Amino acid sequence: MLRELDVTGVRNLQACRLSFEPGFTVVTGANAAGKTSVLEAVHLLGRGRSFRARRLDQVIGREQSVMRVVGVCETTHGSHRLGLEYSQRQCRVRLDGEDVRLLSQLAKILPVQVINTETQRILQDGPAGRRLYLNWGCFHVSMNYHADWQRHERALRQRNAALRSGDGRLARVWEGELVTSGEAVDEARRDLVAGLSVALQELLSSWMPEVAVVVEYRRGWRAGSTLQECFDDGRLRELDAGFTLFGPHRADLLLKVDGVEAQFALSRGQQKLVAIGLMLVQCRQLMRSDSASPLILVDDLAAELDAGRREQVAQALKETSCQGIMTAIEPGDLPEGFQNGRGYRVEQGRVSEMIY
Ligand SMILES: Nc1ncnc2c1ncn2[C@@H]1O[C@H](COP(=O)(O)OP(=O)(O)OP(=O)(O)O)[C@@H](O)[C@H]1O
Repeated sequence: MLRELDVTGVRNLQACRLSFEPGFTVVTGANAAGKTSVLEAVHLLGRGRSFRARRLDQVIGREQSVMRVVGVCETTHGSHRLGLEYSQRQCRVRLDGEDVRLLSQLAKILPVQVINTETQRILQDGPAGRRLYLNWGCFHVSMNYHADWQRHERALRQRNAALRSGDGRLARVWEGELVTSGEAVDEARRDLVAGLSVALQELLSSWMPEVAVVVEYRRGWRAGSTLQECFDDGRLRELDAGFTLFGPHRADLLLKVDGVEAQFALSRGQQKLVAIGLMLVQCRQLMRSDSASPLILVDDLAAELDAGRREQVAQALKETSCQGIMTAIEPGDLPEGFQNGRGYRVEQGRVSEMIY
């Protein structure tokens, strides 16, 4: 869990130190006070990037020369100090006093998941976001996943370069590596999806019994054929295209209602529920796997959800037993069960502790 957070130079926030307990901490404040910026600071620490800006130079406070987020996390292996510093267009990541090259080292210690007004884009945008979702879950629950995925990415880059230059013989050299790493990635994803689809259907049927959402995993190559068979049959087409047409980099996770994709079959509120459901069942899966305990950042839960659904989601959030941070404009806007306790109030970038 995240125990402490020091924030300097993030958007409009004044330098502050926050401390967290298990369970949910609430952050309230008027529009533009800086609530989302607090969540963003936590996200920077866990993922090395913002969830609402592409580049860190959009997140560093105007007129600030340094942006720094430092956190203390407790894991089953002890306490860790994580840090991210951005200055003069350079980003430096630290773990327990040492520079680290790979953001995945932070992500292992502080898995962060976001629920906000963009969450339903996982249904509406292309498959890349859904693959990220699969990758996030597999990264945390499956030991070798990250290494297999990286192996696949490397071999894919090399094979694509060979295909682009029209060298079929060189393309073939990379296929063995693509097949072994690709099949390993697929196996981990299949296990993950098998675990989460039943849980998702159960959760969604309690939130919206009027519709039945079905999860369909597509692995990225023809059903009934091996990946090698797809390469053998399709190499000429791939040489034409100049890139690899088969493999886990083409996978997708479809959510359907009566055979129609959820984004076309459901209302916006229903889509939001499906997307939140996806996040929550994955967090539960991580909690059960004992590999990591996710921190859930919930921004503006009220948007597009009626009061009844909001309460159901809030209840499910509590039941995950995950640590989380939830924003609201006023404490009275918070769902039941979130209104009592310690939290923070943000006013024009100034963060102060509050008892609600
Ligand atoms: N790089 C930046 N430097 C300084 N201030 C910034 C920067 N980027 C955005 N801001 C300002 O930071 C403030 C805080 O924005 P934030 O989105 O965190 O507010 P919020 O409390 O979540 O608001 P809302 O309830 O409207 O979503 C806004 O006034 C915004 O204009």
